[in-house]
Amino acid sequence: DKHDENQIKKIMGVQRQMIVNFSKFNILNFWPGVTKIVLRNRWRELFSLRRCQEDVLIPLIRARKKAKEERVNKSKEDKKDYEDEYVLCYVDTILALELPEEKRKLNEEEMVSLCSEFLNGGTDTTSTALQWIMANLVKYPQIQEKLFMEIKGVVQDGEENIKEEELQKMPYLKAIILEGLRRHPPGHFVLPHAVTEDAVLGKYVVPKDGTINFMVAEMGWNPKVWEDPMAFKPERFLSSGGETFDITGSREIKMMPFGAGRRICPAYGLAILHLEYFVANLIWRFEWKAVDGDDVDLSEKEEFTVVMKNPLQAQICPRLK
Ligand code: HEM
Repeated sequence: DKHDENQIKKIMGVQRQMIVNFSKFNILNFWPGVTKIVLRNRWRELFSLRRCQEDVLIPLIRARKKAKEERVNKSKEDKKDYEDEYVLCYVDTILALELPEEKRKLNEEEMVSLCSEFLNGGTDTTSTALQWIMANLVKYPQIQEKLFMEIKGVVQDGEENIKEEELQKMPYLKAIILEGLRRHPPGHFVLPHAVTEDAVLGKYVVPKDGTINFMVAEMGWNPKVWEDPMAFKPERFLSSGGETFDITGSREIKMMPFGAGRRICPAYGLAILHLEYFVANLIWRFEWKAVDGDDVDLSEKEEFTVVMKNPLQAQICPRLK
């Protein structure tokens, strides 16, 4: 559905509040019985924000449900199938979902949680990764120049937008995206996982229902695996045999910015494509330079993802005549 600017701003507003307060609210999870007493105000704040989120998202979910019912009725009346003219969206898929064990549909509150997860999981991660990558291209102009020359070799002069097929002919671009995700993974941990029964891992027993997580950033910075790990060197991903790096970790795990195994990010392919598309077009259209006398500061700050403490500032000059 096409939402108006005002509605989009409202969605952004509530989602942004959830993101910036993520760590503050996450603490409430550790010992809810105790935090409900000692951090009462924080719980109140969380519930109030959650109500705002429901006020914004539930009407949109209901509107989609109504549209579907109207379509079904119309197609019965007209004896015509309108499904082909219809673009399926995420909300349609969760409206149709039925929990197999409980044999019931999702309620509106559960749908709000899923929409919120999907919106944050699909936007904040990619935009954070994009900012880190662009910051490195501003900090290291020789890498930016090498990428521009690669793009110039593939794209016709004067062509405004780089096409998806053209991205596949740019190995250095791919290497830059992978190096960005290794050096600055948006999430320094994956989502919390739990074991369903006692499990032995190395010398340790992980008890049933125990929460476990993985040090994603540390893995990508391991000096036993990566040479000069804190340096930004896309060349490390340019293999001589032309074999692409396996980001899913199905052969070996050298880094896991999208997690690994059954719960790997379902959108890792889309995310990499988005990053390739944005970076290639931003560099093709503009030259990016540091603001006079300013060295790009790569200090980190933890929000929902690990973002630039001092957001990237750059001068951009159009390249296309
Ligand atoms: C650079 C961009 C992205 C990064 C670094 C990233 C990273 C991750 C990570 C680390 C996880 C957790 C994996 C685990 O728990 O083992 C995850 C899960 C998830 N991601 Fe992404 N993600 C990105 C983009 C996206 C996009 C574009 C979408 C949706 C359009 C998305 C949707 C999801 C969803 C729904 C989950 C939860 C899957 C589950 O619980 O099984 N992500 N992502």
